[in-house]
Amino acid sequence: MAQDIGIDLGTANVLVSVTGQGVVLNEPSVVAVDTKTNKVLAVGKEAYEMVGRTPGNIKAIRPLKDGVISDFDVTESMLTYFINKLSVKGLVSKPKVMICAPTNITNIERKAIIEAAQKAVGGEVFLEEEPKVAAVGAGMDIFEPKGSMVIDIGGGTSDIAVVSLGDVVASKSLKVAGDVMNQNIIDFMKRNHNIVIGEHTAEKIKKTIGTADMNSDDVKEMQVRGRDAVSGMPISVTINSNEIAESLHGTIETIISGAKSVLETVPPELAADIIDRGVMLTGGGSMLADIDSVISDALTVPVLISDDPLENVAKGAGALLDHMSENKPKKKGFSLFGKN
Ligand SMILES: Nc1ncnc2c1ncn2[C@@H]1O[C@H](COP(=O)(O)OP(=O)(O)OP(=O)(O)O)[C@@H](O)[C@H]1O
Repeated sequence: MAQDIGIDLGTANVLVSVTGQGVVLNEPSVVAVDTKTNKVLAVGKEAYEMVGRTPGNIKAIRPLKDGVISDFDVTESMLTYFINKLSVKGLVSKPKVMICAPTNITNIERKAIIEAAQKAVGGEVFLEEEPKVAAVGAGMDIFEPKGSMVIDIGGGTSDIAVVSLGDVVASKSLKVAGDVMNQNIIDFMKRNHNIVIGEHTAEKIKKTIGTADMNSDDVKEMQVRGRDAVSGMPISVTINSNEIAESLHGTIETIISGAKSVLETVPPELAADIIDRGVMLTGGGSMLADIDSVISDALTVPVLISDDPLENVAKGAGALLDHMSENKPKKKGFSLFGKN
């Protein structure tokens, strides 16, 4: 049996699933490049450790920053490196590959991703829409004639979609997600505590005491080290979770208004389904504490967080590939776009 491959080409993480094995690779979407020679020095976890710590001639690049492919050559090298790591190239039967990329990539980028995957694996390559695949990975039956709503909060983008009969009925992709939350924290710390912190520290703060709830009674504290913005010397300050909620407020509001605008455009029957079935949150950003209750209060619908939010897209891609391999007659509305 061919081992088909599902790839979540995310702006923060790349995950790869193989049929029958589940998720086999999960690494940050980071590449370290020597700027003098343009040589790739490290990819994934090893390159991530270099972020903010590299000497002048080494640059740790996030080639998919802000939900778009900002550096295509580096994206291609990264994809090739990860696929080669799986050593699937020598398989007798060529695998099918399903890649989920940011929703707002151009046709040229779409084609180039397909070519990069074909070069690395040699099989048939499909591109799919991220929120739809995330919904499948979260266990939703998207082929039913019922509305399912998913909000996939990743690193670079928050993708909001209502899916019915296997197709996206209404959607919106916002360039506001986990990376912007980190930047909100960096800006807040500088503005309110005169302390300069890096991306890694902001990420740690978000995961340790971050919350979407500005009115939480459960106030947590954390000590943060960084550089004094005035003297340039290392300093340490204590911050609390209410402050982080305040810094993230604008970003959470943007995601909520995006979700409201999607809900406003769906036919009333589908909107009624969503009131019954609720909204599914997927992606790493949905692990921010209290984000489910804050979104639920704002949309006045139930909100659920999927199991393993970081793995939904990779698992969903695997499930859709299984669906294709089983050779079942295609259910109405099951369409794959971007097949080369
Ligand atoms: N416990 C947590 N609390 C808040 N945010 C978190 C948590 N764990 C992970 N994240 C955030 O989740 C984001 C990564 O999520 P994910 O891997 O789903 O994104 P991606 O698929 O790479 O990005 P995109 O969907 O934009 O392409 C990062 O911004 C990370 O900081």
